[in-house]
Amino acid sequence: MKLILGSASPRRLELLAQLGLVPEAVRPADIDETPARGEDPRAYVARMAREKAMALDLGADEVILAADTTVTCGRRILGKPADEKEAAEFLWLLSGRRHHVLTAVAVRDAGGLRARLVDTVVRFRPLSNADVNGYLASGEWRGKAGGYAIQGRAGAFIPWIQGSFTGVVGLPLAETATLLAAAGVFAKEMP
Ligand SMILES: Cc1cn([C@H]2C[C@H](O)[C@@H](COP(=O)(O)OP(=O)(O)OP(=O)(O)O)O2)c(=O)[nH]c1=O
Repeated sequence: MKLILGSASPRRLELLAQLGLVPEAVRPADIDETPARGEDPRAYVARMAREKAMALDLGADEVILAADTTVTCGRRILGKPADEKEAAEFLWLLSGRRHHVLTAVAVRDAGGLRARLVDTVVRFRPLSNADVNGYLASGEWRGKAGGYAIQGRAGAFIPWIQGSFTGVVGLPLAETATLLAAAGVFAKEMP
């Protein structure tokens, strides 16, 4: 089966490579990522991954992998910050407390769609003005749910997680490998 990555995220491509998987093609889906009013965060992230997987055309021998990552703090959904001001607001909100990072993965083939939701709890230590200003200046907040990337400098803010590190980065590898194997996608054997 041919693996198609339905995501523009370079992190997801790298995480797949970690499993020894190289997609035949990358076809990001362009969908409306606005949460519905009052939408439950878990329902929202599952819907996003499903819609990304369903938005693409699918050949008979193709398997599409799509995912969505969202940060939730209380009932608030923190998507990708629109600008530096919003990134600062997110970082202060996360400072000194725990939040959840939800990643939904959807795998679709001619037989239908299978999906999993992975919930990881992340704790930020209390941040200082210097932490927040330095992080904003790094630009690493851009394009990241919640305005940070655990795999970069923000690793210094995170003394503890419970769940899936790869899920926080954007693709929970254990669950993804299981879903892909069920669809007949396996890493090629090394020569
Ligand atoms: C919390 C967190 C998020 N992220 C990234 C992963 C995702 O790329 C991004 C969340 O945005 P998504 O909407 O999940 O994905 P995307 O827009 O990058 O790509 P596509 O919709 O085409 O699949 O945040 C990190 O890289 N590290 C982190 O610690």
